[in-house]
Amino acid sequence: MNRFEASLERAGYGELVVIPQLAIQVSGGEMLVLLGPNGAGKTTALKALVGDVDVGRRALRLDGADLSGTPGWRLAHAGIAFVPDGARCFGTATVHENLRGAFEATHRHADAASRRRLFDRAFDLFPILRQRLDQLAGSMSGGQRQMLAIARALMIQPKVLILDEPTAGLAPKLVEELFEALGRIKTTSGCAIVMAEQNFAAAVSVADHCLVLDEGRPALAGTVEQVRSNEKLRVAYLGL
Ligand SMILES: Nc1ncnc2c1ncn2[C@@H]1O[C@H](COP(=O)(O)OP(=O)(O)OP(=O)(O)O)[C@@H](O)[C@H]1O
Repeated sequence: MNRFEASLERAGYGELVVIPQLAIQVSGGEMLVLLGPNGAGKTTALKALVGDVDVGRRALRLDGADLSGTPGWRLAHAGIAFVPDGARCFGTATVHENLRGAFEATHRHADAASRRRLFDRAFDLFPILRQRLDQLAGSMSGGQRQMLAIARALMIQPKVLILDEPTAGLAPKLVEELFEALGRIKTTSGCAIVMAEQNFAAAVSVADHCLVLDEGRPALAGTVEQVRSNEKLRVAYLGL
């Protein structure tokens, strides 16, 4: 089973330290949701994990292998996929080109059968992508682009999938659909998922562990069940 462990010290922007210290652990088939209000440091923490912001120290271990020295651009090859916020894809390329590009970036020598299998899996999770194969990604709705962004990440067959607020700005029906797909990814691919999210009420349907950030510091950590069943914690940190 995949086991992902990471710790960060002094993550931020130049002189500004947003995250003084943070450690996370998540196993394959599980999801850790990173919660907290606007500006709590969720995005900064995720970007620091994948080498997109300055860090004083970053330690990463995946299945016992030390990836601390691996530069951000090599992490996808090591099995760590990052889906940043904003449903980013190549807007002037079609859905098919977006998926093919992601596949070829990490599987240059893969055979047609494994390519077919990965594409089918993406279409199984997000059937709309099959219907829109020749559509330019930039002309799709925000929700569809978010599905494409996640499908692109899955093309590398990640062991760890890191997502930054994938449901931001989406209608409730789409949020539900996306979380349902993430739940399937979690249980069927054995992938470990780390996701920043503002909406705890929605995230509990699929997350196993939660970590609440408050001004860059871990304020609460535990299983979703522990937090949900403790009224004091729920009200204090999650406003539920
Ligand atoms: N590029 C940047 N340069 C300088 N400061 C930044 C930058 N990006 C974010 N910050 C600051 O870092 C702090 C944490 O922001 P961050 O975006 O990580 O929080 P967040 O919890 O993800 O919030 P949100 O839910 O609004 O995305 C904030 O004070 C923010 O102003």
